Amino acid sequence: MAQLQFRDVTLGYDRHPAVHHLSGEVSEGALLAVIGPNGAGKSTLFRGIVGLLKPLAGSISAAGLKPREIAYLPQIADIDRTFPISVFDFVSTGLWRSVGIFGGIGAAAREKIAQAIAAVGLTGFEGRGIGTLSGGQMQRLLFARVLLQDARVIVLDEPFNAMDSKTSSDLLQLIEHWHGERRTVMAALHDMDMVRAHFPQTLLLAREAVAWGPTAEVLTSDNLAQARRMCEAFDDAAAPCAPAQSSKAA
Ligand SMILES: Nc1ncnc2c1ncn2[C@@H]1O[C@H](COP(=O)(O)OP(=O)(O)OP(=O)(O)O)[C@@H](O)[C@H]1O
Repeated sequence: MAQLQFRDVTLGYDRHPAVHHLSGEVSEGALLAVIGPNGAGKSTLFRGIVGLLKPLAGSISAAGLKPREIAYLPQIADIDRTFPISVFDFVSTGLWRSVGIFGGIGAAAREKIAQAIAAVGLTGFEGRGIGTLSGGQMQRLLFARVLLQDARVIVLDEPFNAMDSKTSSDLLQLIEHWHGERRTVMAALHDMDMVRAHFPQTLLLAREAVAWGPTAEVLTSDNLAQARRMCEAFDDAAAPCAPAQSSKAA
């Protein structure tokens, strides 16, 4: 069954397409790597999936799930780490979906938060401000929040950025655990060895899909070279979609 469906979707900023004419679907329970050169549109696609960006044209549907029911791990660079919030409180925002922003956190919820913090190896850091964490600790923190969200679809934007090998292998185990639970997991990645070893499906993006399918078939040198060429040739200031496409705007 399709968990996510893209129908000729175009996403962009200030009416300039950044990802365009993407069609396809992600099956329920898939473990999908999204790869492509810098600026290929991976983060843009993820922002579209979680509802932070509204399509300029076409549509994305998530089998009836609301965007807030999809767990999202943004790139660390997108997080304001000067915001004065503790590790515990930050992780607890993963429960907003079930308790609401103004819902109280009871003993059971506190226990769940403590378990999520323990699962990523951050026990003892509960009272620390997020601004004091190292990059790898911050990445673990983001995983704890996703863990707590208990979502059917999990979207991870460069989850292994600036991470030592112990931290990446711990967090990779978490991803494999989610996959074992038949959750749908998508991750934007740059490490091709990791993609080959752990991700059965891959979408190679270069503003549009260059290839999408079993990882070994997607990761060919021809496809990767084509993706590089397409990204270099893409005009960031391109006009909005042609009228035929923009008339389908959601
Ligand atoms: N907030 C924004 N406003 C305007 N343009 C943006 C914004 N975010 C991204 N872009 C542009 O959209 C295009 C796609 O960027 P995106 O961040 O989606 O790529 P990416 O594949 O995630 O790249 P990377 O691997 O470098 O993280 C780029 O040309 C980028 O400059």
